[in-house]
Amino acid sequence: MRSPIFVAIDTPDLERAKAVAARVRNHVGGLKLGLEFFCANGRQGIREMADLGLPIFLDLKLHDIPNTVGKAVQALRPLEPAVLTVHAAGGRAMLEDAKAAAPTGTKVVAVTVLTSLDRGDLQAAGVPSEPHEQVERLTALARDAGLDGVVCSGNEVAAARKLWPEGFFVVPGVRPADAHAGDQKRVITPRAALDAGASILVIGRPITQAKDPDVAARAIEATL
Ligand SMILES: O=c1ccn([C@@H]2O[C@H](COP(=O)(O)O)[C@@H](O)[C@H]2O)c(=O)[nH]1
Repeated sequence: MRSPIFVAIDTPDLERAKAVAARVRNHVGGLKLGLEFFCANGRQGIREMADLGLPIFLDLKLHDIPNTVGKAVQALRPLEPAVLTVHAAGGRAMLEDAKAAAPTGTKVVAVTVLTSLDRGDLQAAGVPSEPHEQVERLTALARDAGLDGVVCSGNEVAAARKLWPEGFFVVPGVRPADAHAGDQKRVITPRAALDAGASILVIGRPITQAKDPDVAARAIEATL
């Protein structure tokens, strides 16, 4: 069975991205490429990474008016990513237009509450809810808009899956027991995230910043 780990390759440097991906390719299930990589390397960069033969998770977290997001997803269609992200806070019409514009084989998933945010951050942004309440609210919205799943932290994934048993659940903010959380505020270990109902795990720095990314990926895989 393919590994549930998607390694987040967060670098603007195409050659470094390829080198890290080549090192870890036998111990991960896919490559997650985000804004940092896309802004520097565009669609051609994504194609070159796809040539490595692993599924591509395009984490652009699109968030705009429905027409703009729909057109952006249309422009991404030729890349046929395995997974594509949008922000649930963009609203139902935006989510519906994103899904309608995506290739049939692409899972369109909605980011609920970023794993770098806690209750205080939500309050400061005018959302008077606990993260888990907001995740549940936005999970129901994504489900009702016809998306494939959501992105949430491992602390909320069990509750989100209860609302949407057949949904696809992406969990970032994943840290092995001894790893540094950095800017992530809602973190969980890889094993606990899977036990709670994650479909896939997004893991970046604990692998990519390790002295040997391949050894780090293997060590995480061994805990699953
Ligand atoms: O809520 C979210 C949504 C996306 N991410 C992305 O996942 C990786 C995490 O990287 P680490 O180095 O393992 O912290 C990164 O690319 C984020 O953009 C997230 O962290 N939280």
